[in-house]
Amino acid sequence: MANVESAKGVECYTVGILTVSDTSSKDSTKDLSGPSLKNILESKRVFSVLKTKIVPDEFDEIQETVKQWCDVEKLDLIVTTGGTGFGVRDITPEAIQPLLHKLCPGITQKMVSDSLQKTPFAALSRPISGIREKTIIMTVPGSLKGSKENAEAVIDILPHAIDLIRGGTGENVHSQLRDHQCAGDFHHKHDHAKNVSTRSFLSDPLSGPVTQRQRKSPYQMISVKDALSKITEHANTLPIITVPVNQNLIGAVLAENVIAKEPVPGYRASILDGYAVVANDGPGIYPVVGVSIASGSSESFDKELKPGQITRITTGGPVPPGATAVVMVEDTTLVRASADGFQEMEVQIHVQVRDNENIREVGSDLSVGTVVARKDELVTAVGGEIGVLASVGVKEVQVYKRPVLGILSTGNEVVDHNDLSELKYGAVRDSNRPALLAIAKATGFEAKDFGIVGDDPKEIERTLRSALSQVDVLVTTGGVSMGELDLLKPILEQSLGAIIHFGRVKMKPGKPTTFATIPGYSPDGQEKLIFGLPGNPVSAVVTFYLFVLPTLRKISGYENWTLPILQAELTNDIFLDPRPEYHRAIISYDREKGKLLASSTGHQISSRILSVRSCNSLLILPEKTDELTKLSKGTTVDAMLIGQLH
Ligand SMILES: Nc1nc2c(c(=O)[nH]1)N[C@H]1C(S)=C(S)[C@@H](COP(=O)(O)OP(=O)(O)OC[C@H]3O[C@@H](n4cnc5c(N)ncnc54)[C@H](O)[C@@H]3O)O[C@H]1N2
Ligand code: MOO
Ligand SMILES: [Mg+2]
Repeated sequence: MANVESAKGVECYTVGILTVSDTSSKDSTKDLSGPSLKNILESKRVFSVLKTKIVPDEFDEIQETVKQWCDVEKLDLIVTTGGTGFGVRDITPEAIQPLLHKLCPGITQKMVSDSLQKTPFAALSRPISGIREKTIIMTVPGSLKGSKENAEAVIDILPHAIDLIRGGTGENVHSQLRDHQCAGDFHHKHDHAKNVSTRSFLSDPLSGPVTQRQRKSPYQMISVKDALSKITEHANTLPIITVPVNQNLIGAVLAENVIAKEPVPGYRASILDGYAVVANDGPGIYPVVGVSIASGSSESFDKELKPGQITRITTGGPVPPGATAVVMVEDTTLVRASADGFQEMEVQIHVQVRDNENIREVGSDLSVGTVVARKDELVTAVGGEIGVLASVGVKEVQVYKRPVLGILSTGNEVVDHNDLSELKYGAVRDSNRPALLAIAKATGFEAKDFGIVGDDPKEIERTLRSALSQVDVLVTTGGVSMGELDLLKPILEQSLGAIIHFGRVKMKPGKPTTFATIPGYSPDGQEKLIFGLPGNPVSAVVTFYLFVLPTLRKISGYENWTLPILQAELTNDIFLDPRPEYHRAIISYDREKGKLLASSTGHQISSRILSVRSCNSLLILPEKTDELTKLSKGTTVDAMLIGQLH
């Protein structure tokens, strides 16, 4: 952003003040700490408050604002007020923490220790402070007194800190602060892009000192349940489109009730091959006065049949007016043929038929106006829905758009599985992409293959941007854990402006699974959903079933978008892991026992893709506790069905 000048015509540090409060977000007059902080900061004259905003205690809203102010507005300082306490809704530090690239524990400590000297209740505030790119972010309490004390505790050191972040020595700031004014020669840069970064992790990850990497993941480890509910919040049904009725409908969900436009049958049709008769005539010898063949032409059968006459008819042939039943050919004999031997002239009927016998009346299978398919119903191949729609003259239907999925592998060591050259030392064949493309196909979703990208930030960013412009959901594998070349999360956040909703999940395998969205990325305003799955082959497959597939089903409009969970009895002991485990197993129905049995696929390390082979279920095992360290053979466990039952 452009440099800002103070009232005295001197460049100042730009500030945003974000009030986080459910109450103030509904009534801004309730916000006392926001305006007070503005006064405190601006009284120092080196600060210029350019942005103020009030948001409710909502994770995403806090993050979106802070990211906008850091990444787009490029403010020097953001002070949030509120949401730092122990209340149920207090989540400001949790929302801010994942956005920080560096922590500033000294600033936090100074705020807390100054406040503690005034009241022991300061211990009930949980402030956090840190740096995102070149913006300092600090969170102060929501109370007027607390926010003031915290801000005043650090206000004098902030300009110095900002100066250092910009690569300066801090000398200028020291002298300015001594005089408490913005001197005419005081000049520092605000433009992030123009400044020399002390260590730009993204511009050159290899040269950045590994010594400065984060040694603890900044991402809170959340439960699978919480992860799924965060996904659910963003997995919205895709737009409604109109499509023709054909086999491409398989897997689509209808967005409208479909009404039969035509009756089935559309005419009185014979059920058998034989003779249309007047039932009252009874058995006897009758002249054959016409022929009705299922031909789609109305030539022969529009002539009314009179008592004492019969018409030859085929299955599906239109029953002539006047005829009240059909006698099957097996219950008749030929009495007289034409002279040339080609026509039946007289036939003997041997049986008595009832009125309407062997006739399908108009609309008797399906009448006009019947709802033949329901809104939100899944069109399957096995269910015959497409046949039903076709039979009643429905040519187009409204469905929810089917998602397009993108699949991308990452990693310098990863090579295409079809690469003919001998595998180099340290290289690994890409098994994730072929496996995930196959699962997408088997589960009925279109997937685009975006190949393999190396651990190069620019390349990753370029590939992600290109992929995101073509898909609704993007799945990457690799690069989401703690290694210095695990770049996906910072690239998503810093370069693509994504919001990371979770970056670690308490599960095995799949701990570093990441879910992010980019609001307003596509022209239609639809959020892009991004899953950064772990690189380990088993982790990638398991997390695809657990998180990606349900998401694809949900945004396609499936009513039952979660995968079915059955119960099965263990055929072997299983030792539990400290994380809840999704154990690969084969479940099969035992006719004698009348129940499903589950047998483990063996050693479950997340690199061993063989543990996925022929597996049709994921056993949902609880985490290990002091009391429960293993599940014994014979225990009944929940099993998520991911394949066919054997
Ligand atoms: N210090 C820590 N290290 C690790 C942690 C941790 O919490 N702290 N988590 C571990 C867990 S759990 C997993 S899972 C992995 C996930 O790692 P990444 O997602 O960062 O993936 P990479 O490091 O890129 O690769 C991991 C592993 O998988 C192989 N790989 C990657 N892509 C493919 C592919 N397309 N096909 C086949 N194999 C692939 C790669 O060569 C590595 O061996 O992190 C642990 N580390
Ligand atoms: O989550 Mo990792 O998949 O345990 O190996
Ligand atoms: Mg890694």
